[in-house]
Amino acid sequence: MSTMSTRARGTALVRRPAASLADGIVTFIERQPIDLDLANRQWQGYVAALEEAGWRIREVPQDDSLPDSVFVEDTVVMFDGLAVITNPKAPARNPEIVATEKFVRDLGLDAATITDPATIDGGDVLKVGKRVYVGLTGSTNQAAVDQLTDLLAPRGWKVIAVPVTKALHLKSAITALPDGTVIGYAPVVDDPSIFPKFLAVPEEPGAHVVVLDKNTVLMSSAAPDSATLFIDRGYDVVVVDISEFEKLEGCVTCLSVRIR
Ligand SMILES: CN(C)C(=N)NCCC[C@H](N)C(=O)O
Repeated sequence: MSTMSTRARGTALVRRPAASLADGIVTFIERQPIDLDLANRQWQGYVAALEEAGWRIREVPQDDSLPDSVFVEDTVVMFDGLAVITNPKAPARNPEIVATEKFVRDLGLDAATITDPATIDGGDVLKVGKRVYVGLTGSTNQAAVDQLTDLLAPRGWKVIAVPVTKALHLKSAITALPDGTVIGYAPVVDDPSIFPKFLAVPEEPGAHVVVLDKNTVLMSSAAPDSATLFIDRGYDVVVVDISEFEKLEGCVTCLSVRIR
């Protein structure tokens, strides 16, 4: 179980589900009906879990015309104080960045943008220490890796391209524990040897964790065996049910952007 926190860990950007959520994109799985009321309750449970762990919540304004906008992670990636606004390839998703960019600039953050011909979704970016793994996927291309390298190398980050052919996004296949161990569901990881420390998890949703603090991760209730694995490694685990978002190929990371 998680421990309550009284100190703000940072700010978490979230975006309330659109009324059109059920029209969100599906690529690797079959479309299933979405229960919007349940999705809204699950989203509130997710936000409550972040708040309970000490995160201050800020909401990018909801937009019912953007079905996938709840997956706010895809629109911006934070590198210390720098907000990099992405450039989603999917025409239905690209307009999501407009409100995110305004929001982060209004918060007073420094912002940079990824521009054509580069395309990138935040779900393809995994930071581990000062390493930035960028998935080459159906959404993110080499031009985006090059633009990120130009932006980030002078700031001390090392950008590493990672082939991803079996999953929607890099972070559909892997994320990382607080100690930097990359966790992944082996059947959808192209090449685990890229990562200095790799731990295979027994369930696909078990590959997705949000680091709440150095001892605690947030993950889906759909991966109980992976949760046990993390608990055995000494972590506190907070679980949330996000089934309606998983039906749209979302995961726990996609639903927020953490500004530490
Ligand atoms: C790490 N992941 C998976 C994400 N950051 N984004 C999920 C986006 C899902 C959306 N229906 C789509 O297909 O774009």
